[in-house]
Amino acid sequence: MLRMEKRDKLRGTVSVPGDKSISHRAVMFGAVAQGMTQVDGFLPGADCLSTIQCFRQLGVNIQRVGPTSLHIEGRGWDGLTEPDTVLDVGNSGTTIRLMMGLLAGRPFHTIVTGDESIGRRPMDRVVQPLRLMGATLDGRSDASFTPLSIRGGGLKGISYQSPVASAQVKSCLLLAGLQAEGRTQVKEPSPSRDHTERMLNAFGVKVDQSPDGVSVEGGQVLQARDVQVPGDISSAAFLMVAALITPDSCVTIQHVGLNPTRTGILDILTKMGGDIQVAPTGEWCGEPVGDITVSYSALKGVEVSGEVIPRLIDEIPVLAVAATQAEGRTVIRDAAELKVKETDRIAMTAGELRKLGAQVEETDDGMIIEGKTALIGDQCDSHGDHRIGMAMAVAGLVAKGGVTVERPEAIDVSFPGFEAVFSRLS
Ligand SMILES: O=C(O)C1=C[C@@H](OP(=O)(O)O)[C@@H](O)[C@H](O)C1
Ligand SMILES: C=C(OP(=O)(O)O)C(=O)O
Repeated sequence: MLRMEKRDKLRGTVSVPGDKSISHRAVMFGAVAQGMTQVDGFLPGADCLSTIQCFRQLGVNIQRVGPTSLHIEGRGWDGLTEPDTVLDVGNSGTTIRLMMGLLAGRPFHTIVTGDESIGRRPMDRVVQPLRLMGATLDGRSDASFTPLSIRGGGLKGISYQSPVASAQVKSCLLLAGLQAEGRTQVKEPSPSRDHTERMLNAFGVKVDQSPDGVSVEGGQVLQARDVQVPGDISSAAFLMVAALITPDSCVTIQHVGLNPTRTGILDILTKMGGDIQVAPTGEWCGEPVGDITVSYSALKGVEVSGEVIPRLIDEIPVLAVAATQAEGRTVIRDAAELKVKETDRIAMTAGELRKLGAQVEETDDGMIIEGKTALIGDQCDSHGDHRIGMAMAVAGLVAKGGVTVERPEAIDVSFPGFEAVFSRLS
């Protein structure tokens, strides 16, 4: 159980663990690059550890040389070897979908599976386009769900209009495309996070952007390079909302990734009236980085919809917590993707917040939240979803009597040390 007591203030300067999306990509790109990649600031969360384990099973030597540092001996595209056991991605959607793109180009057989949550998440969104490129895939419900088997090789480039704005789909196809004959192009309804494009560039790969989408020419080789991973803005979001809703708070979060495809949460919290100062400090491996200072603010309800949704998709559970403390109505739309994350995050966020007395209505593609509500502490459940567990813990900071979170171990998926960071704020 995790206990979060009501606090009268949160003050101090902290940092958050490395960005999860960038940490996954550093391992995968390092694995297929030529030469040695050193990664610093790596997120040692359960999801990224699953990625390391899968690539070790594919024959890659990955050494943990410090708590957040890795050495990866790149093997080039042709150096990956057929694994002799099933690859287990645990809880990580990013691991399975990006790795499928890499494996689609490899002329061997792999079986990939994950935990119960992964077993419910749609894989047809990558399986269908990979089949169009020529990969052979099979699995439950015509390979819509894990366990999946893949036999790759002999790919041809395609031009693909993705029905969803998903960096996992886009990245999967670009990684397959680099091993395909000709050009592979992906267009999406609105821009998703572009860490793959930026890191491929940093590894010497040419990625083209045009109004028709993002594309790569097959046959390009990745050159190893060192990667410094910025703090994860999705983890920082829990601290930002905590500081905004807890009276008398002022919290600075250092070295946070500020990639514009991820900063929707800064835009929306500012629109809600939040006092948020951003001080850019540099660029790490093509990713802008800076310090974020957040002070307690009187928030107001807003509408959240359209192109900002993919730019804050993982922050919506904690944004809903902020909305319970904002005056007026917050409407979140266009976020049906939340239903196919680790849990149905619309149902889980609404259900858990209602336990604390919040007024939250679920809709088909989001939520309607009426504020401001005085929350009353209770026992909440992470439902095995890290972001739900952390969002409810943040709600505990303002709930009378605090909040107890059941199944808090899920938090280790993306934010090991979550509780310790909060105890450092006085
Ligand atoms: O590419 C990535 O690293 C991620 C993309 C997003 O998923 P989708 O691509 O399914 O939107 C996000 O929710 C996930 O936490 C990480
Ligand atoms: C959805 C998430 O991750 P993934 O898709 O990698 O499981 C997340 O971290 O919120």
